[in-house]
Amino acid sequence: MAMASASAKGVFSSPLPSSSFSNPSPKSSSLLSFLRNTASTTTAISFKLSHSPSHSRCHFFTVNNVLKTVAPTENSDLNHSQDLSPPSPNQRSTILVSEKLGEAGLELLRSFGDVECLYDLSPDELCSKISSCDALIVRSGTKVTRQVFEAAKGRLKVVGRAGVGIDNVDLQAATESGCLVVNAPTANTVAAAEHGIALLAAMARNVAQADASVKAGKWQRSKYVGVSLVGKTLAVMGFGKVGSEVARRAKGLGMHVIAHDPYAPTDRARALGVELVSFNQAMETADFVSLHMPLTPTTSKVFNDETFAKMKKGVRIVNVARGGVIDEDALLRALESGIVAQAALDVFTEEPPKESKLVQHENVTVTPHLGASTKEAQACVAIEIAEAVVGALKGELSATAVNAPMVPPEVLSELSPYFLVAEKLGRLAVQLVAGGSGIRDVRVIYRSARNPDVLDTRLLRAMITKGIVEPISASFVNLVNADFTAKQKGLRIIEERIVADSSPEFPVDSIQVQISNVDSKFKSAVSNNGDISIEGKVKFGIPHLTCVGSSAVDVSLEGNLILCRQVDQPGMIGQVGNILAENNVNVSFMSVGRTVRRKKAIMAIGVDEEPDKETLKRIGEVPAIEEFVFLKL
Ligand SMILES: NC(=O)C1=CN([C@@H]2O[C@H](COP(=O)(O)OP(=O)(O)OC[C@H]3O[C@@H](n4cnc5c(N)ncnc54)[C@H](O)[C@@H]3O)[C@@H](O)[C@H]2O)C=CC1
Ligand SMILES: O=C(O)C(=O)COP(=O)(O)O
Repeated sequence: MAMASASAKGVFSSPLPSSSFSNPSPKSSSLLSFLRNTASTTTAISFKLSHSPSHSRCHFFTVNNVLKTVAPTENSDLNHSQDLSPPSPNQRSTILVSEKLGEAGLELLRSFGDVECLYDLSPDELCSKISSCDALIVRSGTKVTRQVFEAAKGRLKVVGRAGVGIDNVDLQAATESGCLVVNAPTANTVAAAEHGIALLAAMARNVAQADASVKAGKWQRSKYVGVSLVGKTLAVMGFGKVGSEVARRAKGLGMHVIAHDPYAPTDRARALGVELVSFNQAMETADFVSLHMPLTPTTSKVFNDETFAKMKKGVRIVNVARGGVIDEDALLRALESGIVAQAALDVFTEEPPKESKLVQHENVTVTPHLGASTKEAQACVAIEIAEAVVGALKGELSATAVNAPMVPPEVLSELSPYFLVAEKLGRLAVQLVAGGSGIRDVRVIYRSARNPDVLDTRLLRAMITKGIVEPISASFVNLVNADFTAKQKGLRIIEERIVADSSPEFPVDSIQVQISNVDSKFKSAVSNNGDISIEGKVKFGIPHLTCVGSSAVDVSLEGNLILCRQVDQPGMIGQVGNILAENNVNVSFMSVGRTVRRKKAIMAIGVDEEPDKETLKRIGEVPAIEEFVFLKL
C-alpha cells in the first residue's frame, strides 16, 4: 500500500517508515516538559517520580483536563466534571483542614494554597463548606461520606487522610466522583505500635485501675496483682506495618509471638521470628491478642461471640486498630463470662463512645484514640499528607493514593508517551460512530515486541476510556474513575496483546481501537471485520494516526482532522488544500494512503482551526471526494 505525506506548506516529504520511532522514553527529569510539549491544548498529563523511601510504596498519575469544564450529568450526582488543571499563580487552591494537623504540614500547605482550619464541623457544615474546596484534610474524626462528595459538586480534587485508616472516607463515592484519596501510611506506624505495647503492659499490670485507686486515696496492693508477659503467647492479628512493629517489640519483652494475616509475606514473619498461623490457631493458643487489621467489610465484627468462644479462658485483648473489628456487645459478654480477663481499647465503634458499659467495665483500660498521637508522629504525618495533597493538586503522582491503581514509576515513565495517543484514538473512534448507535463493545489491540504478560495497560485503558467517554457525555474521566465510568456507561473494553516484530526497546509498537456493532459515519473507517478500526503510534514523541479502517495513513494527531475517501487522481491535495486556504484554515499535516492505484485513496488532513460548515460543504462537493468526516482531537 503506497503512502505519501506532505507538510503544511504542501511540500512532499518522504513517508515516515512505520517502524521509525524516536525514543519515546524521555529521562524522568525532562518528562514533565516532554508531556507538556506533546500534549494538546486540552490535555496535559503530569507526574512526579519520587524515590524517597517513605514514598516507595507505589506511584500514580492524575490527568489534568485543562480547558474542559462541562455541566454535571443528570445520571449521577457524583459524576461531575472537574477542571483538574494546576491552579494558575493567582488562582490558589482552597484547602480545608477539618482536624488538628501539625504546624509543619500547615506551613507547607499555606505555601501552596489558601488553608482554612475548621475543626468540629457538623456533617451539614462540612457539606455546605466543601463545594468551595479543592482539597480536604482529615484525621479519623471526620466522616467523608457520599453526601460530602455530592455536596462538593465536582470541585473536590483530593481528600488527604492524615493517618493510615481510611474507613472514615467513602472510597467508592470518591472514586465515582474522580476524587483522589491519599493517606499517610508510614508516619505513625511506630507511634501506634508503641501505644499497643503501652496498653499491653498497662493492662497486664493494672496500671490505669491502680492509678485511679491510689488517686482515690486507696492502697490496694493485692487487688492489683498483675500477670507477666514473658513466655506468654501473643497473637498479632494483622501482620502489616503496625503489627510487625508490635511483634518486634513483644519479642523483645520475651513473648512468644504468632501472627495471623492472610496476605502477609512469610519471609517478613520469618525475618522477625514470628510464626504465621491460621485464625483459629491464633484464637486457640493466644494468652494475649493484639489487633492490627484495617476495618473493612470482611473484618467488621470479626471478633464476635463465636470468636470469643474459641479463645483460651482468661485471654487478654488489645485493640489499637479500629473499634468496628470487635462486636462490642460480644466483648462485654465475654468479659462478664470470664473468657476475656481484660481488654485495652484505644478505638471504638462510635467515637467518642456514649454511655458504654464496655468503657466503664473495671477490667477494661481505655484511651481516646491516641495510637498516632505522639509529637513526632504528628509532625511526620502532617508533612507526609501535606506533600501528598499539594502534589495531587499540582497534578503530580501521588505515592500514597488509595483509590487508583498502583503503577511502578519505571512502568509509568515508559508508558507516558503513549497516554496521549491512547486518548486521541478513543476520541477519534467515538466520533466515527454514526449518531445514535450506542457503543458497547470496544476492543483494544496493543502490538508490542515484549512479552504480552508484562505489559501493564491499565493507564492506557484509562486514557482510551477518557477519549471515548468525554466527547459524548458530561462525565469527567481520570485514572481514579476510568474503569468505574466505563462500567457505568455499559462499555465493555476488551484488551488484546499481540507480539509484534518490532524493537523490544519500546513498550508499545501500536495501539488499535476497534468499536464493534455500530454504524460508522465514515465507511472507510470500517475494517474488513465490520468494526470501526483506527490505529496509532508514537513517532518522534508525537502521537500519529497510522491506520483508518484497512487503509494506512500517517498523520500527526494534533489540532483537528479531516478524513476523506477519494478517487486516487492527481491534484486532490491541491484542491482540498486550496479550499481550506481560502477560508484561512491552516493545514498542519497531510497524508494520502492508496488502497487501489488510480481508484481509491484515503486522505488525512490535520488542520489547526475548525473549518466552518460552508468550507466543509465545499470539500464534500469536490467531485472526486466520495465521503469525508471532520474530527475534533
Ligand atoms: N489507633 C490508632 O491511632 C491507629 C490505628 N491504626 C489502625 O491500624 C491498622 C493497621 O495499620 P498498618 O499496620 O499501618 O496497616 P497495614 O496495611 O500495613 O497492615 C494491615 C494488615 O492487616 C492485614 N489484614 C487485612 N485483612 C485481614 C484479616 N481479615 N485478618 C488479618 N489480617 C488482615 C493486611 O494484610 C495487612 O498486612 C490501620 O488500618 C488503622 O485502622 C493505625 C495507626 C494508628
Ligand atoms: O492513622 C490511623 O489509622 C489512626 O487511627 C490515627 O487516627 P488519628 O489521625 O489520630 O485520628
